[in-house]
Amino acid sequence: MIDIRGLGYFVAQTDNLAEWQAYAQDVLGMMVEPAPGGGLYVKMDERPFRILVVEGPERRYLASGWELANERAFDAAIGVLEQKRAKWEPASAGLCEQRGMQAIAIVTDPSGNRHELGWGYRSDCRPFISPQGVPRFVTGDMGLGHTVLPAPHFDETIAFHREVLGFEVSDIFNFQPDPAAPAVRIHFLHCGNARHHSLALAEYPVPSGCVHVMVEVDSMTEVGRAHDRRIAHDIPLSATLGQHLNDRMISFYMKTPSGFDLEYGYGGLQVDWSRHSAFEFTRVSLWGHDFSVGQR
Ligand SMILES: Cc1ccc(O)c(O)c1CC[C@@H]1C(=O)CC[C@]2(C)C(=O)CC[C@@H]12
Ligand SMILES: [Fe+2]
Repeated sequence: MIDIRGLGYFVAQTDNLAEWQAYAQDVLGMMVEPAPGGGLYVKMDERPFRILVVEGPERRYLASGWELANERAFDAAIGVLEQKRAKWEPASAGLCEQRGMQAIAIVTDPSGNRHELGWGYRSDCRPFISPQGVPRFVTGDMGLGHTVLPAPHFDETIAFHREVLGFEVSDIFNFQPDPAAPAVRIHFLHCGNARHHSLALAEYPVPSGCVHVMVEVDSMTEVGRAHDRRIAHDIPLSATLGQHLNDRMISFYMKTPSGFDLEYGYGGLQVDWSRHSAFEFTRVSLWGHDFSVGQR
């Protein structure tokens, strides 16, 4: 079984790096620096980056970077990919250099999402000093947050993530916006850390390649302050402030310059998986989270 530690980084693409730079610094409260080999490093903790923004024709999400513990775990992962006959490709030296990893195996899931499995992140451990005074993002061994990816080929994609990549289901939501239409499934998945979910798969296509990415701060004040900056910089709101039922996260959703949403949250559950029972929840949120604002 592949033993993923957490979401190490993700890669977004844009035709306007300056816009992402301003968004990262002024709205998210993160640091930026040019990336080796082109693009932008967006820094939210001691690591050189957690978000890599690269230049390209369309605004979209490109890849999720999943962290493996060490070279032994990486070699074992390759073994699993081979044994399960999953197509994989080693990343070039240039790509590893830009991602700051020792080695990366690239896989594509049955819905076309790109995943980079890597080990040995490179870090100078410079402190995170937010340009907006955000004290800290909740990262560390829980990874940078979570990503929600489109999975129109749902059954195959869930099977791939469970059987090949080693994720397990935290809980399940059957989303039925239209009572006349069949529900779309959203499954929330965890890996080798306490974060309630590092990945969720949603049974519908998304042109930008991602439903949303979530980053977490360690106080409610910081969610409110981020929301003030969103307003000040005219960033469209995708869902109002609310609290999720399953992971108890208090968050709001807004657009990123790459066309997918970003969830800015506080207070997500940390789960002891040996005591958890997966369940089906029947409401998006305990309160708030009006997604209809994003449709307007
Ligand atoms: C339901 C839920 C639990 C925990 C989360 O971190 C979380 O992001 C969600 C919401 C999932 C989902 C979404 O992101 C896209 C818009 C969706 C489909 C809705 O309109 C309701 C549920 C939403
Ligand atoms: Fe989320």
